[in-house]
Amino acid sequence: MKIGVGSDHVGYALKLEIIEHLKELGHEVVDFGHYNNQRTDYPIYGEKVANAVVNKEVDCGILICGTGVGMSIAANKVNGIRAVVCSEPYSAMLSKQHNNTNILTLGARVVGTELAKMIVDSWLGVEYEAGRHDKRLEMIREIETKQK
Ligand SMILES: O=C(CO)[C@H](O)[C@H](O)COP(=O)(O)O
Repeated sequence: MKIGVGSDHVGYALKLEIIEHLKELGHEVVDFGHYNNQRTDYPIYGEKVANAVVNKEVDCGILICGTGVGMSIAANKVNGIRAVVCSEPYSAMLSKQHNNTNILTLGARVVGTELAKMIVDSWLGVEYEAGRHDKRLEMIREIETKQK
């Protein structure tokens, strides 16, 4: 898969570990920044990766800030994005199977490197199940179309 990644200053170090892990698994990685640990603002990278996902420049995205919360809020503002913040693998897995999430966000102040890798593996390791979930995703798309 081609995976877009992004972080702010807090998520930078964990992002490097996750990039290495993704490459070891054979994925292609596009890093949308931040490229150092100088203080910056997470919405910049949340928007960049979210746009890359909806424009199909990448297959999916992984975003890392301090808690993963800000990144998920920012990414979810882009129509077509279903971003989930996870701190354990079960929700990551179900978020793909039931909600077809296209961005995973992680909190570098919440999870350690090994747990983060497990969460990533759970998320990437399953497919959307479709079926009864399609109707619900269509309802979410309808909410988006009602927004100005
Ligand atoms: O987790 C985050 C957003 O959800 C940010 O990483 C966090 O708010 C950055 O904080 P600071 O500027 O104090 O390092």
